[in-house]
Amino acid sequence: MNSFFSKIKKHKEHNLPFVLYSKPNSKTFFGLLQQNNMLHTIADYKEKGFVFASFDEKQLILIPESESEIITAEQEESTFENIEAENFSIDEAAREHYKAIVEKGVEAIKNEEFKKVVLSRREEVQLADFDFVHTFQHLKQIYPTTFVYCFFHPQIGLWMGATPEQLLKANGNAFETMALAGTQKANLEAEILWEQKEKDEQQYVTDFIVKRLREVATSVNVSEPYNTKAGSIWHIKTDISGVLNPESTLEEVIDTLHPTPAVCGLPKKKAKTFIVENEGYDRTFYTGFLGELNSSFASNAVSSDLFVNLRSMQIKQNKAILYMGCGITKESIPEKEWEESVNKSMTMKRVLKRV
Ligand SMILES: C=C(O[C@@H]1C=C(C(=O)O)C=C[C@H]1O)C(=O)O
Repeated sequence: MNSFFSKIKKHKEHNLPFVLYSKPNSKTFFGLLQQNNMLHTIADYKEKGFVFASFDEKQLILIPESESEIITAEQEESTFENIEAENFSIDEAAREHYKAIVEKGVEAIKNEEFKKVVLSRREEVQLADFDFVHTFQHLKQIYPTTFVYCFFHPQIGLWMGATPEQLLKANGNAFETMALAGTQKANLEAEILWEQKEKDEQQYVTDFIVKRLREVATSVNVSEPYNTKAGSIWHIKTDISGVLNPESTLEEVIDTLHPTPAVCGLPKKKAKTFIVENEGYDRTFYTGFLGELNSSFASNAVSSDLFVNLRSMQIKQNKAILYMGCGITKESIPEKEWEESVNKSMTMKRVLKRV
């Protein structure tokens, strides 16, 4: 375990690309240590390795299996100091800006320009003695049901996250995905009840994914929606699985799904245009996707296991840039969406020591 992390730390000191990750509900850690500093990219999704893709898919970075040393370790019991995330001061200007774009989104939906849009924001946190290994282990400890990762490339930077959302799992022709939406803070005493707005929003996501998958699949199975917890946040989730047409390629399936209405909106193109014109920053890798491409280091099978890059942050010298977004529909109340984004930011703030 210690030699696993010290090897990765040394690799980072040499400024070489790597990814460190652990799958949901698994105690195994994987490291892919690229043995040179080249920037590899995806051309047709037939490559093998770990993909790190931006929201706009203009940057499709690959850590190739053939150029990497692959190392694993099992999680050991460790305890990390709990960081009080709740007492963060609120940035009033950020709040007003976010509420204004949500308001604008709601107006556009009322004017029937589109049905749903996911609007996000970013927030900077000044860090005290940041250690990526420590932060990775802490994330894994408090969010064991998520996909936890740390990605580094000297030309891309350092990204970390703990995402609850699968984009696609494909093994031969069999695939699995999910529709995730609706957000509420976990409350010990309260029973989880959803408003119609949240149920509708999650149903849009399911309908879109199922409709699109039927174009590339011979069968699609859909579960009933159920409640699922990621850290201290509840979501509504539907499991979707099936069998792809023999002639469908992985590239087609990814293009069909990404970006889902869970991170972009509906209809996709109009929502995306609204995002680009109004969010006021470039999402880069937030709400992109990442994971094993045509290689499963856990089972030796040729399969892909991809996740949506949510509850994530970029680390720069002594600061972290956190990213969080909310699904906006015609019933959205700007103040509530702001609070939801604050709750989502806690996922990362809980593992960050601040100055
Ligand atoms: C966009 C994010 O989350 C997405 C939006 C959700 C929502 O609108 O309720 C819920 C889960 C995710 O699909 C994020 O966490 O940044």
